[in-house]
Formats: sequence, C-alpha cells, structure tokens
Amino acid sequence: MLFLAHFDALVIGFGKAGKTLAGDIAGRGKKVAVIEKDPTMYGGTCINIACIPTKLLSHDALAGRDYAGAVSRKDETVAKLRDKNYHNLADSENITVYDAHAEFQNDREVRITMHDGSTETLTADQIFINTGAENAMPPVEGDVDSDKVHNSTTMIDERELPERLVIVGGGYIGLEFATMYNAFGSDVSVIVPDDRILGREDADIAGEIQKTMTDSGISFLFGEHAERLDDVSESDIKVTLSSGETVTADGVLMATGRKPLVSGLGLENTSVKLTDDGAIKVDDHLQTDAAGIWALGDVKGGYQFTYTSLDDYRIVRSKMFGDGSYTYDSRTNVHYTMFVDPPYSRVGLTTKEARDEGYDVAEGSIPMAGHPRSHVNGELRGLFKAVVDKGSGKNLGAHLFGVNSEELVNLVKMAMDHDIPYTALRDQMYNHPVMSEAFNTLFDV
Ligand SMILES: Cc1cc2nc3c(=O)[nH]c(=O)nc-3n(C[C@H](O)[C@H](O)[C@H](O)COP(=O)(O)OP(=O)(O)OC[C@H]3O[C@@H](n4cnc5c(N)ncnc54)[C@H](O)[C@@H]3O)c2cc1C
Ligand SMILES: NC(=O)c1ccc[n+]([C@@H]2O[C@H](COP(=O)([O-])OP(=O)(O)OC[C@H]3O[C@@H](n4cnc5c(N)ncnc54)[C@H](O)[C@@H]3O)[C@@H](O)[C@H]2O)c1
Repeated sequence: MLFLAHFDALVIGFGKAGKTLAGDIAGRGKKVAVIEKDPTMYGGTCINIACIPTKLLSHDALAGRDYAGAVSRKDETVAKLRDKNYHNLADSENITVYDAHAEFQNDREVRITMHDGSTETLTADQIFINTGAENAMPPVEGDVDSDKVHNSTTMIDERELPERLVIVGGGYIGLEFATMYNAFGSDVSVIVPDDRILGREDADIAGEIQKTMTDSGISFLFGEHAERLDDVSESDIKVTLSSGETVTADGVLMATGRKPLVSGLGLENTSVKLTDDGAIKVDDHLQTDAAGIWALGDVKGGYQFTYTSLDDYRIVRSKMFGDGSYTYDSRTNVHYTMFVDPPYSRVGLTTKEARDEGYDVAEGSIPMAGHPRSHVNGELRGLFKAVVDKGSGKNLGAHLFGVNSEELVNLVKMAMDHDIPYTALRDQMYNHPVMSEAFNTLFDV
C-alpha cells in the first residue's frame, strides 16, 4: 500500500549544508524529513570518511604514532561524531530522519526505500538535494576490483599499513595521503600526469612543496598516467604507466577526483537539469530548474569543500528567510588548505594570474627559515608569498606554505573580503613570537 507523508522541507543526504539547513528550518517550527541512505554516514562525508578522519590520521602520523593505534583512534572519534550528528537532528521533535535511499518519482514526490526493502512516498513544499560526490575512476584496465586497489574511503579503513603504496593522482587526496602514509612509514610513489605537482599554483611555491615532499622520502613519477593494474601475487599488484614503465606495490590508491553524486536519484523523472560536467544545474540562489527543488554542496558542482557546502546553506537561508542578497555570485576569495607537511594554504590570485589580469603586481616572499617562530617550532621548512597591486594597495593573493598556514590564510581572506589594503597587514602590531608576525615582512613589498 502506498504510504504518503508530507513535510514542509525534505533534505536528501545528511551533508554539511543539508544537516545545517534541516536544523535551521526545524528550529523555525517547520516539519523536516532528512533522508540518509547509509547509517555509517550520519553527519555526511566530512566527519565520516573525509576531512576529520584524514586530518586525524595525518596528525597522528606526523606525531610519530603507530598506524594501527591511529586507525583505532580515528574509528572511535568518527563514531562519537556520527552519533552526535545523528542525535542533533533525530532528537528534534520537528525532524524525522529516514534510514533510506531517496529517488524522485517526479518534481513533487520522492520515493524512499528502507533497508528492509519497504518503501514510502514523501512530498514536501521544498526539497533540498545534498547528496555529495563519489569517487571518479579513470579508464584503467585490468584488476581494478582487486582488494589491493583502494579509494580514499577504503584506504583509511585498512588495518595494515601498506609497505609500498602507489598513489594515482597528485591532487588534494593524492598529496595529503602521500604525506600521511609516508609519515607512517610506507614507501610512497605518486603518479602525476603533468611535469610537476600543483599545476595551478605558481612554479616557485609548487617547486618548494615538491622539493619538501621529495626530501621527506616521497617519490613522484611525472608525465605518467596509470593505464593498467595487475594482481601479480597474493601480496603484489603491478601498475603499468603510459610510458610502459611499471611499478609494483602492495597497495594502490586511486586519488583521481570526485564527481557529483546524482546516480540513483531519479533526476530523469524531474525537470532538474544537469551541467555538462554532470553536476546539478542551479541558479544564483541554488534553485534548480524544477520549482521548489534546490541543490547544495558537492552535488551542484564547483568547489568541493565542507566550508563551501556550509556557505551554500547561507545562500539558501538568505533566499528563504532573508532578503535573498547573499548569492552564489557574492561568494568571493574562496581559500583552501592542502594538508601536506607543513600545510599549504592559498587565497586569491597567483602572480601569473594577477599579471594576466593586468594588475601592477608586486610580490613579497619570505622563506620560513628566516622567521623567529620557525626556530621556536624547530620547523624551518616553507615559503610564504604575497601578491599585491602596488598602485591600489589591493591584496591580490597569498600563498602560504608553512606551519599554521591553515589558520593564517583566514586572516588574509578577511582582509581581502573587506578591502583592507596590504599595508594594513604590513603595519599591524602582531604579538610575538607567532607565525602571523611574518606578515610585517611578507607584505613589505
Ligand atoms: C578524503 C577526503 C578528504 C577531504 N578533506 C577535506 C578537508 O580537509 N577540508 C574540506 O573542507 N573538505 C575536504 N573534503 C571535501 C569535503 O569532504 C566535501 O566537499 C564535503 O563533505 C561535501 O559535503 P556535502 O554537503 O556536499 O555532502 P556530503 O557530506 O557528501 O553528504 C552527502 C550524503 O548524501 C547521502 N546520499 C547520497 N545519495 C543519497 C540518496 N539517493 N538518498 C539518501 N542519501 C543519499 C550520502 O550517503 C552522504 O551521507 C575531503 C574529501 C575527501 C574525499
Ligand atoms: N584539504 C582539503 O580541503 C581536501 C582534501 C582532500 C580532498 N578534498 C576535495 O576532494 C576533491 C577530490 O580530491 P582528489 O585529489 O581526488 O581530486 P583532484 O581533482 O584534486 O585531483 C585528481 C588528480 O588525479 C589526476 N588523474 C586523473 N586520472 C589519472 C590517471 N589515470 N593517472 C594519474 N593521475 C590521474 C588528475 O590529473 C588530478 O590532478 C577535491 O576536489 C577537493 O576539493 C579537499
């Protein structure tokens, strides 16, 4: 028998944007349904399989802890966060969390299939899609389903540290996992299609990061694609590269990007449209082509970060409960941190991009070895670089490879968001001895 339930709002996926929005709408006295297909994913990707577990493992690896102990601590921490996230929503009298897979029947009805196979149909005034992204697999031949081939999710659940790990892809996941597994003691090789890492960064900064990673024992194979995987024994897997060269390891991590998760959602039954990249097409308020259906987070394309997903919630909140003035277009200076060792953080333009845009570019640059706090930390590696427009005083970009850069970049972003000139960062009185006082010198261009 068809069971129909109606809600004020229906959120598909327990991601960062969706869970925050669900809590907000419920707090306004409205009835909300949250549908999550995987009970091990309450709270979404970030806390269960991404940011939190990987940064915890990296933290423990760099602190010299053993792999098995770090994996156990990761499991305990994630379990606690998942439980807390679940109860944050499920304990609200206005929220119903469904353990179910959601699929659109049309623009108004969503069929949910519970784990026992039973189904219900839900309708709502507003429907929010927050289903995240899934691992993208390039066209690689051979034993791609071998138990020695991992993605980031399965890799961090392995109980045994691989002795030799081949990482395919030198993006965020590739470089962060290389740092982490190298610190745990694996022999790590990274396969990179370009002739250097971080092709979108200026060559000086990328070169410094590459040199630091290489000095720490990580090997890079440049100008190569992984083309074939062959299980050659119980312990060994062989990776054949585009040049014909081969590398043998006991584990392979495919770190080759993540694509919006739209499969199985039944979007073909709706008027929701996709972009050419396979993401859900949205307008500036994150509304799809179907009235009353919105998309937030990784599934709508663009940057794939937890904080951009959270910011998507702010855009929807502005439209639903405010004046609608905060839109996708008004989001500026999206910054990021790659948690290599030391971390690399960036906001704004590279020198090359700034020159191409016609700015009167000046650069500030200081090696971390010349900074007092580095000596206190006993960590002399790294390089900070600032890009400014000399004529107008505008901050154009900061490229911070060094200790605490993941915090410092927020300071520069705030200056950029509020049009604070670079001279203010240069002339600010900072306390001492801290990393941010490096800005006195960095911005003295
Ligand atoms: C290894 C790794 C490390 C990362 N590290 C960082 C980092 O350090 N910092 C950072 O900012 N970002 C990081 N990211 C990116 C970040 O995790 C994502 O951008 C973010 O979690 C995306 O959140 P979201 O709101 O789009 O949805 P998600 O959190 O992905 O949630 C989507 C949910 O929808 C569920 N779902 C999917 N389809 C259905 C369906 N049909 N029915 C019901 N439920 C469904 C899924 O099970 C999932 O729980 C990392 C990603 C990875 C993979
Ligand atoms: N610190 C963070 O914020 C953080 C950390 C991890 C992941 N993430 C998010 O997760 C997303 C996915 O990360 P990712 O590293 O998988 O994607 P990515 O897009 O950053 O990198 C994928 C890399 O794989 C390469 N590649 C593709 N096919 C290949 C092949 N056959 N052989 C060799 N290389 C190949 C690509 O050239 C690319 O450089 C990122 O976009 C990022 O937003 C963020």
